[in-house]
This record gives sequence, C-alpha cells and structure tokens, in this order.
Amino acid sequence: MNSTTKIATQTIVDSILEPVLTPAPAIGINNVTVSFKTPKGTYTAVKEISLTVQKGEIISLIGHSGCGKSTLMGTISGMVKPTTGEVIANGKKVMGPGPDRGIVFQNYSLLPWLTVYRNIYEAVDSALKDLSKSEKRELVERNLKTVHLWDHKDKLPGQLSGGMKQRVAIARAFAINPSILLLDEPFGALDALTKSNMHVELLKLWNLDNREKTIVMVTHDIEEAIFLSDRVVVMNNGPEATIKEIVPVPLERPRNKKEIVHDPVYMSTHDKLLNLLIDKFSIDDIKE
Ligand SMILES: Nc1ncnc2c1ncn2[C@@H]1O[C@H](COP(=O)(O)OP(=O)(O)OP(=O)(O)O)[C@@H](O)[C@H]1O
Repeated sequence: MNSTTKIATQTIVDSILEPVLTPAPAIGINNVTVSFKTPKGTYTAVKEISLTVQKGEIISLIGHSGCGKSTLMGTISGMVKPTTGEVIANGKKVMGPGPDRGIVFQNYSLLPWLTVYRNIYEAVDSALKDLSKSEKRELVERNLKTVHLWDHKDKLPGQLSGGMKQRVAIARAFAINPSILLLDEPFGALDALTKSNMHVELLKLWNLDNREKTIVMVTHDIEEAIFLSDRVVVMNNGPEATIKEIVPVPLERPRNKKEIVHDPVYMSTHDKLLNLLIDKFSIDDIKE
C-alpha cells in the first residue's frame, strides 16, 4: 500500500470510528469569569476558565481555600451567573438551577421539620411532576434502601448522625436522578471511616446508573479525589483564579481503596497533586 492510499484508508477508518469514539460532553465551561461587587470594589474570583466534562466522567476540583471552587460549581448549578462566558449543560446554556443538575452541599441542606422520607419525597415531587404517586414512593424507597436508611425513614434530620444526614442528601440527589451531580465538599465534615463508606456508596450508585451520571466534586482531600475521579482539576489561588493543571487518574475501575494505595500510578498521581498544592513540606522550607 503506497503512502497516499494508506492515509486515505486511515481517514476512512477514522471517520467510521469517530462517532463511536467521540465522547459526549455533559458540561462545557466556556471562558467563564465571575466577578462579585464588594464594598471594596469588584472582586474577580475566577477568570476565563474553560473546561469540558464528558458524560459519565467524575471530576474533582481541588485548590486552596477561597480559590473559587464553589463559585465555579455555582456556575454549573446555575446559582452563580458568569460575568462573562457561559456554561453549557447537556447541550443547553445554563440560565439557572434545573432538575438535570443536582447539588449536594457539605451542610446537607435537609429541611429539619420533615422526616427523612418526606425530605426526599418532597424533592422528588417538585422535580419529577410527571410521575405517579406510587412511582415517586418507589423511587424514594429504592434510594433510601441503597444508602441503608430505610429503617430510619421516619426520623427527623435532628435525630440523625452527620454521616446519616449526608446519606439522606445523597439519596435525595440520586432520587431526582439528575444526569449531572454536583458535590460541594459533600464528605468534608465526616470522620475517615464514614467518609470511606460514603465513597463506596457513591460509586455503587454511579455503577447502578451504568456510569452514565456525570459527577463534579469539590474537595480538599487528595486521596478522595484520586479514589473517585477520572481527572483532578487543580486550581490556582485567587483573585482571578485559573486552572493550574488537569491531572488524569489512569487507575482502572472498580478501584479497591486498600489496594490502590500501593499502585505506582496512585503514588505518582498523589505525589504530583501534592507538589501542585503544597509548597512547604517541612519547617526547613520556611525561609525567614
Ligand atoms: N457572593 C459573593 N460576594 C463576594 N465575594 C464572593 C462571593 N462568593 C464568593 N466570593 C469570594 O470569591 C472567592 C472564591 O470563593 P469560593 O467560595 O468559590 O472559594 P472556594 O475555593 O470554594 O473556598 P473553600 O475551599 O474555602 O470553600 C473568595 O474570595 C470569596 O470570598
């Protein structure tokens, strides 16, 4: 085969494969800048950020406190309006919050006067109006059972532990079944053991959904970011924060928490993230 024929054949092969190989973007953050008006003047939190997240991907945003992670998440959820630029979610420009994007915050945001069951049912009821009552009830039951809280369904949030409240918040987000799940430091306040269990629960729910749900998570925890994510987005400090680097996590799934820590890929990814985030490793690094 001469080189011209070879190139032509390759082009045909590429064009046949292309539709299969091209992943569908779930989120497109296009040149987004967010500025806030403050008593001291305009404060630009994030500047000209662009990021594409593919359908089914799990992405972590990591960076120092105040660098604009929540602000960026806010532009995806629709709760923060970009000053310039735009966010596209599921092919549509984000103009405000919508049921295709569910958000879980660190503070759970449960309604304290409603039982665990009602907290989820009310959310399902307002987001999925077309479902019948029995379909809504079935959805609430299935998701509460998945996070092992069915037996606690009649309790009020005040009668639950932090980890249980967090599971209610996650079950609620999954029951609404948004195609994009936004997690803003969802496990930040939990002890190491509960946190670890929650990671596994989250991946279980993601697996049950055929890994089609796109997840964007804000975290301060490098181990958590590596265990859960396909890519870790490291942000620079603000003001005018930008993306410092995007670190891929090429570890196979399903991942085993106990085993991956010994994997050389895990170790090098951990090292890379640590170096990107931390500039002082011992008191010898502090000059003057
Ligand atoms: N509504 C607002 N008005 C004024 N400034 C704001 C507003 N929201 C956020 N900021 C500022 O924007 C910057 C980024 O805040 P953001 O909450 O996004 O940071 P973060 O990286 O999520 O922080 P943390 O890790 O501490 O939660 C901060 O300096 C914050 O004070």
